[in-house]
Amino acid sequence: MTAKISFQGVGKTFSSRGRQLSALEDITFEVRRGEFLALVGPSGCGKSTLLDLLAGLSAPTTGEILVDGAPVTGPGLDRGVVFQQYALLPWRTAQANVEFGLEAKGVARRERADRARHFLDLVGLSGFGDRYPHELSGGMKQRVAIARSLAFDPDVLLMDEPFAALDAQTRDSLQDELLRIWERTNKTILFITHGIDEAVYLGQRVAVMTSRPGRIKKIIDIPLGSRTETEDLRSDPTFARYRHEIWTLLRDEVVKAQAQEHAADHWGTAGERRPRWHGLARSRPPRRGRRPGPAPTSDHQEAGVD
Ligand SMILES: Nc1ncnc2c1ncn2[C@@H]1O[C@H](COP(=O)(O)OP(=O)(O)OP(=O)(O)O)[C@@H](O)[C@H]1O
Repeated sequence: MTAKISFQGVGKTFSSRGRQLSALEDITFEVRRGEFLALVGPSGCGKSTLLDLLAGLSAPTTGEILVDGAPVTGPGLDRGVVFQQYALLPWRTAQANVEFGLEAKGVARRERADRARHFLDLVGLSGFGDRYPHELSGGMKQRVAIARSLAFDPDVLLMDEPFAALDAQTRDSLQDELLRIWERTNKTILFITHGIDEAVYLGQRVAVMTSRPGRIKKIIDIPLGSRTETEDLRSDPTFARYRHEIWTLLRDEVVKAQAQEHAADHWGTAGERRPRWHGLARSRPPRRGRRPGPAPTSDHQEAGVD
C-alpha cells in the first residue's frame, strides 16, 4: 500500500494568554491508501489539533501535510470529517441532512435524493429518512452524520471520537457498521479515540501519541484479520496482548499529562487546557463512555487514555 497521507515534521504552536503553547512537535508518519489507522493518546496531547490540520481547518506552524502528494492548504471534499457531536440541522429530516452538502455541491435533486437514500441505507437507517434529529437516538444521529460525510464520497474519512458520547452497545454496533462500510468502500480512515479497545478493534495499525507536545511514540501493527468475520474478537488472547501493549505505552504519557495538569493548576496556567476528565471530574461527571481507571483488566479499555 502506498501513502495516502503523509505528515512531515509537523508542529503546531498556539498563542494563549501571552504564552506560547507547543501542542504538536515533529509529527512524522504516513497513513496508507485504504488503511484504517486509529490514533490514541493522553488527553490534551494534540489529537484533535492533528486532525484539524489534516482537515485543513488550521495550518501547521512547521512542516507540511500531504494528501496524495499534494500539500493540504485548506478544507477539501476529498476529506470528510465526523465529530463527536453530530451537528445535524434540527429543522431538516435525516434525508435532507444527508442531502444538504450535496446541494452545496450542485448535485441534481434526483441524484441527491438517491444518494442520500443509498447512504442512509448503508448506515442501517433505511426507512428513517423522514425523521427529524429530535426523533432519532444518539446512535441514529451519529449514523446520519456518517452518512452525510460518506455522501460526498471523500477518499479520506477523519473521525474525532465519533462514538464517545454513545452507550456501549450502540458504540459496538456502530463500530461493526463502520468496519463493514470501510471494507466495502475502501476509504482511508483516521480515527481518533480514547478507548484502547476501540483502537485495537478498529485499527489495522494503532498510532500512540506522547503527552503534550504530542509526538508519535509508536505505531503498532494489529494483524487481527477481518473483525466482522471473527466472532467475539475482543475475548481473543491476541487482542488482549495488543491492548496491554498499548496500555503500557500510554501509562507513562498519562502520568506526564497529569503532572502537566497539576503544574497548570499550581501556576494558574489553566489557559493550557486541562486533560479532560481529570479537570472536569471536579465540577461535573466525565462524558459518557469515558472513565478513569488505570488497571489493566479485561474491562479497562479506556484506562490510561484520558
Ligand atoms: N485554539 C487553541 N488555542 C490555544 N490552545 C489550544 C487551542 N486548541 C488546542 N489548544 C491546546 O492544545 C493542546 C492540544 O489540544 P487538543 O484538543 O488537540 O488535544 P486532544 O488530545 O484532542 O485532547 P482531548 O483528548 O482532551 O480531546 C491542549 O493543551 C489545548 O489546550
